[in-house]
Order: sequence, then C-alpha cells, then structure tokens
Amino acid sequence: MITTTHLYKTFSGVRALDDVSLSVPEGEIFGVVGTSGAGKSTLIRTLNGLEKPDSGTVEVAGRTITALTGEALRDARHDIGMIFQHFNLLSRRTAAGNVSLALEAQGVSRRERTARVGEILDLVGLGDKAHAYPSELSGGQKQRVGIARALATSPRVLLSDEATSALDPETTLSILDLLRTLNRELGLTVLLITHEMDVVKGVCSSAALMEHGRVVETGRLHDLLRTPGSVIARQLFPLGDVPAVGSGTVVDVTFTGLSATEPVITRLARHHTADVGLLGAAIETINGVQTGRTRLEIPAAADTAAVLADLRSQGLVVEEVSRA
Ligand SMILES: Nc1ncnc2c1ncn2[C@@H]1O[C@H](COP(=O)(O)OP(=O)(O)OP(=O)(O)O)[C@@H](O)[C@H]1O
Repeated sequence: MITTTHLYKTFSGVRALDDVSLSVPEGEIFGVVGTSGAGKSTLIRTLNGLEKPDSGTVEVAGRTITALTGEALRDARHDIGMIFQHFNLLSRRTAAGNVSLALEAQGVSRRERTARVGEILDLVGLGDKAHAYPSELSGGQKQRVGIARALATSPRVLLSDEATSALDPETTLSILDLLRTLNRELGLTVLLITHEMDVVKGVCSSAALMEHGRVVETGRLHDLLRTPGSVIARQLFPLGDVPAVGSGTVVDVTFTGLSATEPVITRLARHHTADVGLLGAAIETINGVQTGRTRLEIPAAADTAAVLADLRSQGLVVEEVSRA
C-alpha cells in the first residue's frame, strides 16, 4: 500500500533521507521510530507529497506520488489522511466545520457533507460534539476531530505524525484503541511516527528504526523480537544496562506466547545443575500476544555451550550479552 524506493533528501548539507526503501502492506499498522532528527517527519511528508525527495519514488495506494503535481497530487491526497501532534484544527470552526473542510474543497454538496460529517463524527465517538469549538474540547477529543477530518475523504492510508505525543497516557490508550478499530473495520493502512515505544507495542504489527536519515532496521515486531541484536526489540523490552556481576555469561532470552520464565530456570537447574541467576525480566503484550524477555546469568562453572543449546532447542531466542 505504501512503497518508497531509494529516497534521498538533503537540506543544506544535512541528509534527512538517505536511501530509504520501505514497504508497508495493505491493512498494516506500521511504526517508524528513531531519535530526534532521524528523518521521520521528512519521510512522512514525502508520502503525501508535502516534501519532494531529491531522488527516489513514493507509491501510495497504487499512485506514484513523486510523479504527481497540481490537481493530480491534490486528488491523490484524498487517499491519504494525516493527523498531527498538535491537532492543527481551525479554532474558528466547530468540530463539524473542521471535518467538513476537505469535503468542501472536493466540491461535495452541503447535504452530502452534513451526512458524511455526522457519520464520521459518530465513528470517532464525537457524535454529540459536532457544534463544539476546539477550545471547548479536551486534547483527546481534539485528536478525534483530527482523525475524523483525516477520514472525511475516505482515505485508504492514514499517516500519523506523533499524534499521541501531546496526550496523557489514558487518552493515548483511547486514541490507539480508535486507530486499531479504524484499521480493523475500515481496512485502513496506518503509518505512524512516534518516539513512544508503548505506542509501537500497543498498535503496531511492524516497525522501522531510522537513524541519520537511514532505515537501519525494519520488520514485523514478532520477527524483530526473534532477531538477535535487534535495537527495536531491545527498546520494546528495556532490561537496563548489563550489571557488572559475577563471572558468568549473561544472556537475554525471549519467549513469545509464553508467560512463565520459571520453568526454564528450574529446568536448567535440574538438567545442568546450573544455578542460573535471574538479572531482569519484562513481560509485555505485543499485538495481543504475551511476550517475555529475561536476562539470565549462567555461572562460569556450568557448561555454557550446553545450557545455550538447551535453551535454543526449546525454541527460545537467546542473545549473549556478555561472556564469561
Ligand atoms: N525544512 C528543513 N530545512 C532544513 N533542514 C531540515 C528541514 N526539515 C528537516 N531538516 C533537517 O533534516 C533532519 C531530519 O529532520 P526530521 O524533522 O525529518 O527528523 P525527525 O526524525 O522527524 O525529528 P523529530 O523527532 O525531532 O521531529 C534534521 O537534521 C533536520 O534539522
């Protein structure tokens, strides 16, 4: 649904996009993460043609955005909704007036607009706020208006630029819930940029990590969790710094779809008479699947190779963090 091929963009010597090739299948919720200045906003702006890359192509919903200008680009943008961190609502228009804007630009009749705006405000749970002005709405309600506005033209793709960053945790959850519902019920493909790993955990099925304009890692979350060395997996499961303890080998073990870590430790103790130390553990629900990561210390006296082989034979992902 979204494909970028070898995108480059430089701003006065700063390479904001450096050979970015990404592919987001239809119906996916795809997260783009990365530190400040990594190029995330530049990327999202190239997707709806707000920014022209120096080279490379962008295809969204079957149209080559990078080849379009003027009317054709405006037309293609009806397939691409966008929501923003600070909502970007017109303060002098009501919720309904804000949602109606894109339809007015499209020349949709007043009667059709009224029906569509009512329908879409109901969809985002704001049916009773049609006549409220942005100043009369909470942050979460403003973002719902932003989402309704983005959906007014029935886009196939929704781009979200830090849409929950200005919201409190509870409101963030309700907006993520709404995005999930829209994804499921409308088949909407969502690409969101965020600096919050909780957002990635909460809604994304896939993610990409950007650094200095480059995509340095990308994939489905469950595959990344099984990829030793994955930075995204580590950020999803922050186990902290490796403590300078003992003389054993420290490993991170990832379980998917299992919650209990204890059987693994007791099994090791039983089979290898190894007194394995538990240095850290985190359990998270990712895409509805309970996933856990533990940090274990295998004592120097144990047969480390045999312990690692045993863990791997159980289908666990084992990553050596430090070796005895
Ligand atoms: N219009 C512009 N003019 C000059 N430099 C720009 C412009 N837009 C982006 N840049 C530079 O390009 C780089 C990437 O910026 P971008 O805003 O895409 O990063 P980001 O990952 O979205 O960061 P943040 O999370 O802080 O928004 C930065 O070094 C930024 O200063």
